[in-house]
Amino acid sequence: MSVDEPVVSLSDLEVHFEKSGGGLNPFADQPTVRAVDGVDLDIGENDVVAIVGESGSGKTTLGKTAVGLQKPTGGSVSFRGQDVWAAKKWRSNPSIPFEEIRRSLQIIHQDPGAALNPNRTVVSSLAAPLKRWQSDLGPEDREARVYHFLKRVGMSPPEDYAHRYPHQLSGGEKQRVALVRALLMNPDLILADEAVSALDVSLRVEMMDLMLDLQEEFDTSFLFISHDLSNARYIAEHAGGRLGVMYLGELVEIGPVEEVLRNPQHPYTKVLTWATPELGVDEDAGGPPVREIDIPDPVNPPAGCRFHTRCPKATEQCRTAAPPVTAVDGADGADDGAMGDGDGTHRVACYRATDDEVYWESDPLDGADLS
Ligand SMILES: Nc1ncnc2c1ncn2[C@@H]1O[C@H](COP(=O)(O)OP(=O)(O)OP(=O)(O)O)[C@@H](O)[C@H]1O
Repeated sequence: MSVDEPVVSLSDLEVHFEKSGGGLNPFADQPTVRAVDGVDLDIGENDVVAIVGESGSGKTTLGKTAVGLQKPTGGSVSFRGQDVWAAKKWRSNPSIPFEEIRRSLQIIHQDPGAALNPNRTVVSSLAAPLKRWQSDLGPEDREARVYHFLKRVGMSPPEDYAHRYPHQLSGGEKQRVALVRALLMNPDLILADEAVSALDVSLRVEMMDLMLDLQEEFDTSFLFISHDLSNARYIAEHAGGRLGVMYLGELVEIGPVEEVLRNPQHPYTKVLTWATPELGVDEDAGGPPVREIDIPDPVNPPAGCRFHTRCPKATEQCRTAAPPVTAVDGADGADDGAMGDGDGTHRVACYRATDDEVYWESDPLDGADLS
């Protein structure tokens, strides 16, 4: 293990699911859902990465795999250089034990209610993991710590909340309790999966501001996942972080948030910015900049570039071969880095960012226009 290792590193990550219920024939091949394919992503110390993409693009699967809750079917996920799943193997003698990795990687869900035991009070729910992970703390110290954190997330006075059951809390309060539960573990990375999507619009910014304050205060990294570009942008912009765009299981563009939004390169990123009115890019637009509205089935994703069936700039080349990862504004586009390297480079997987003659000289697909 080296101190320079990213907190979490995903390398050529693949998560495929066998889809159950393949009809009445037990001998028929089960269809495979390619939820995540070939994703590289490094998350460093104090790093904030926001991932955006349509429903079904694989964001949750990617996030869960990054925090060790989902086993990949290919590629690897490592925590500070230690392969997470190798650490779980019996007698593997890892440099970091699996339990330690799991403690360091915490999650808050869209529905915090589901993650809280309905039969336990707030203080009992929050003290239980502390008892496990910090066995040196006595009951009074545990309670004091829980109260301290409740106060810190604005649940004050904490005595008023500590003995309530989840059904006696509002959605925003439950989400604060979930945040406390994650923070009590002193995590290195928190996965916030659609963590503000279910809240009233008026509460979202308040919750995101709280997460940003706590991220800074506790030196925790955040992987923030949302289908909503305005939320992803808010978090990444305020934390000086990166914005990554997923499409059908692949990371198609990533970079410092202001660069990706000022100069989006992937036609799919442009669709997302078009659909986000406050980015002010839709003045002259009629419909969305796609040839096809429907998203293909992740069981059978398109060959070549997966976006080619909808892309207004696609040519025969896009249908044939997947585009290379290219650094945007690189000296000559040449770049050895992987898509989500922690070096902060703006990268994209699209022929339009290259000078590949085969793309520029091949025929546009029906309805596409290269200009
Ligand atoms: N356990 C599972 N078994 C089978 N298929 C799954 C499983 N989990 C996810 N999938 C499928 O994998 C694909 C990606 O799902 P995922 O939930 O990661 O996407 P998402 O971008 O987070 O979307 P959403 O915001 O709707 O949750 C979807 O087609 C989904 O149906």
